[in-house]
Formats: sequence, structure tokens, C-alpha cells
Amino acid sequence: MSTVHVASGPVAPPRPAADIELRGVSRWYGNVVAVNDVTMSLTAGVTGLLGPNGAGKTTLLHMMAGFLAPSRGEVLVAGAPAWRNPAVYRHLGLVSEREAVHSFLTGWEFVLASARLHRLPQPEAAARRAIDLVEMADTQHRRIATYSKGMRQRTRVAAALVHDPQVLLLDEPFNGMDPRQRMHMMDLLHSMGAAGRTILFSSHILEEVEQLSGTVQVIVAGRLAASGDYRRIRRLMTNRPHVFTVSSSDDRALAVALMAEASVTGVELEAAGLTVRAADYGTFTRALPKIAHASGIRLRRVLPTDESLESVFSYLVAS
Ligand SMILES: Nc1ncnc2c1ncn2[C@@H]1O[C@H](COP(=O)(O)OP(=O)(O)OP(=O)(O)O)[C@@H](O)[C@H]1O
Repeated sequence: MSTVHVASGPVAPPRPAADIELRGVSRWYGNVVAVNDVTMSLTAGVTGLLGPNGAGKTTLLHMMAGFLAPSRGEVLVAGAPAWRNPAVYRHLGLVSEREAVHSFLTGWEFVLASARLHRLPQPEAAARRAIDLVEMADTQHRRIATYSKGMRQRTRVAAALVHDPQVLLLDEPFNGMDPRQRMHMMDLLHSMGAAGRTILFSSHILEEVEQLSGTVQVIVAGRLAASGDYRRIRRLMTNRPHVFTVSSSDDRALAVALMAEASVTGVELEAAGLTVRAADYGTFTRALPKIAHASGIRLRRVLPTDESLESVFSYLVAS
């Protein structure tokens, strides 16, 4: 006997597993490969898209927003291809990196114009809701020209959210902000992520991602170098080999003492001090003061020499 299932009311279309999905996506400009075979999926919460300048972050965001066609692979928003599909605009909002000049408008006029562009049935109510969400109600009737960088950025977030999309993409949203403005924007994105929106923001600054998102996608030279839990990726970064410049009250004696330390893989004695290679950051930085103390040597300066973001990234790509 077969069983017949009868739906008891209107059935919502099944929600796709991921709000944004990239499958083997590449994008090239002439012979420059900006994005190279990237596969990722994004769901509710805040995700950081971390990478040095020129890594391909803007190109990725523009493909997700449907502004740019992938040269190869698929970009899906709510299960549908993003390119040449105006329906994706219902699902996402983009706050781009470059700030268009709207300084002659008030914040209210700017957000309302965005609501009208989306042809929302009640544009005033939608604009009011978005302005309240970013806490700009008090200053909405001032001209944007009089706003601080942080206030302008929040107003742009309101314009991008006016149609209440599930996904918000932000390209370097903290650029040029002072610490207080940055904190305010972080709180806003954090609460939107906690409320169930899918937020993706790009950054080339490790600390921004650390403070805001548990999940990161690390992109280097167009490729996805690492992906997942921030703490796990951070551990990968700190557990890599490090080079330090050390100077002390007796560099030669310190060099001898350091050679006996297991985490040290090489020591060079130079006029300016010692160059010390260590297998991992934590073990070496804990051992060094103890070794110096035990030998009666005073440390004057300890500097990691390859801490640039690029060196961290290139390590991640190689590992
Ligand atoms: N329209 C274009 N024509 C040619 N090359 C481009 C174009 N747009 C981007 N590129 C190149 O593609 C690569 C990735 O650029 P993209 O702007 O996506 O990186 P990004 O990570 O956003 O960097 P940034 O933060 O500096 O903008 C770079 O090498 C860039 O020079």
C-alpha cells in the first residue's frame, strides 16, 4: 500500500543549504588571474574574507553580487546563479569599497532613494526601519557632507539593507575609521549576524577579523588558502617557523645557550645582534627569557622579522 502525503498548508520552497555558494570559481582579466578555482559556501553569521591587497577579494564580492561574470565555475545566491539574474538583488545588499559622493543628500534622502530603486511597496517605512537598525535616526536629516566617516558608512549599510536582504556583503568596511567608529560598526555587524543574517566582510587586517568573526576565508593570490574556524587558522599562523632578531648584553654567550634549545633551528651571530630561527613562536618566546636569565644575560631587544601579513599568508599557502 502506498502512502500519500498531503500538505496541510502553503509549502515554502525549501531553503538552499547555503545562502551563497561558489563552485570552482575563477575570474581572469586578460591574462591576470584574479580568482583561481575557489569553492566556498556561506551561511548565517559573520564571515571574514581575509587577504592582502590584490588577493582577489573585491573580484569575489562583485561576482557574488552578480556584477561580474565568473570566467569559469558557478556562483549561486539562494540556489540561483548570480550573474544576469536581477532576482539576486532581493537576497543581498553590497556595501562597496569606494564611497560614491552623495554629500548633497541627507542620510534619509539617500536611504529613501535606495528604497525607491528597489521599488519597495512602502519605501518610507523601509527607509525608517533601515535607519533605525544602524542607529542613525538622530542625524538622518543632516547632509551626508557633515557626517563622520563612521556615520557615512552606517548610512551606506542602511541603504544596502533597505530591502531587508538575507545576505550583506561589505568590501573593507572599516577602512579609514577611527577605533570608536570601528567598534560601533563591529557591534552592528555582530548583532546582524547573531540575528540570522549572512554577513561577509573583506579585510586585509588580521585583528579586524579576529574581533568580529569566528569563521574566515583566507584568500591569497586568487586562491582560497585556508577556510574555517578563526582560532584554528590563527594557530596555524603562530605555529609556523619564525625568525627573530635578538640583541642582549652578551650575544655570543646567548648564541651558545640558544643552540641547546629544542625549538631553535638556527642562530647567526652578527654585529647588530643574533638572527634566531625558531620552529614555533610560542615555545621559543616562552623559552628565551628563561635561557637568558639562567645564563645571567640581559635581553635588550627581541623582534620578529617576518611578521608581515604577506609572509603569514605565503606560509599558509605553502602548508
Ligand atoms: N578590471 C580589472 N582589470 C584588470 N585587472 C584587474 C581588474 N580588477 C582587478 N584586477 C586585478 O585582479 C587582482 C585582484 O584584484 P581585487 O581588486 O579583486 O583584489 P582585492 O583583494 O580586492 O585587493 P584590494 O583590497 O587591493 O582591492 C589584482 O591583481 C588586480 O590588479
